[in-house]
Amino acid sequence: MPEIILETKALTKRFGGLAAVKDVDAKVEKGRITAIIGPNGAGKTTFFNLISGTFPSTSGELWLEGQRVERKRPDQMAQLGIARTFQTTSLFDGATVMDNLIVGHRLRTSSGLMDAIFQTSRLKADERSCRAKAEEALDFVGLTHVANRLAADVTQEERKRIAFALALATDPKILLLDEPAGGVNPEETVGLADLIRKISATGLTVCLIEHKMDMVMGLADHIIVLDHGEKIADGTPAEIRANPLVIEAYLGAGHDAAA
Ligand SMILES: Nc1ncnc2c1ncn2[C@@H]1O[C@H](COP(=O)(O)OP(=O)(O)OP(=O)(O)O)[C@@H](O)[C@H]1O
Repeated sequence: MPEIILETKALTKRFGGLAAVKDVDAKVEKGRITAIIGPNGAGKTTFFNLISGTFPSTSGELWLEGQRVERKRPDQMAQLGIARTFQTTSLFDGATVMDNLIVGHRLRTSSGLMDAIFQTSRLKADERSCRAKAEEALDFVGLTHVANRLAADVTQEERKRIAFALALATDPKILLLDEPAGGVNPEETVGLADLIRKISATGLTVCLIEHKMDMVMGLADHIIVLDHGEKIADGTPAEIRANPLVIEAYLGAGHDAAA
């Protein structure tokens, strides 16, 4: 049996009268790729927000490596090894890709925002090792050739790779990717899937939200399906593809995700 790194038990988040996530029991296996799928508004991003501590849950339990963590703040969850990317990546467009990584790395690790902005002596002293880390991260995500380009001038696919590099800079245990292939073309989607496989091959646990079903089915070891905040299925890609509830709610004809 694979080791479970993260588990939710009846995890629930209400916004007023709406249960965006409702009684979700889910398990994430260590070192594997888990995909969260479901129609628009199913609660996928809210589920990520609960796991990363962005929102406190209304009720239920969240366990990370055997520890109850549902009351932790985002910075505490980051310390415990949860890193995430967002649907859109905010970068300093007037700075180079390399500088974005150096500053982003500082923001996500020991020095605070003020250090990063005002270039304190602590930051300057660390800058060389930061630069080395940034170079290493850029090389890993295949972006060495754009290191000196302004962030404003990179493609959407390169922005996605930069987001991965920023998240990896914290040496996380679990990487949460929110629509890692959103807004990129089919060829670039294949390239990003390869990068996610490469990240997974280092032993990192990856969770992703994605609407592109070809990518999800080819990439995920395990899929969790949400609909109206509830988990309606989980299993291997083959099991999910054949599940009547999932076909009805999401994969069937007439739904965008069928493509
Ligand atoms: N901060 C919030 N305040 C109030 N309602 C919210 C908030 N965040 C999400 N919701 C609601 O919770 C439900 C689930 O939204 P969520 O963004 O988690 O879905 P999703 O599955 O990620 O959708 P999509 O695929 O469109 O990104 C929606 O009805 C949404 O309007």
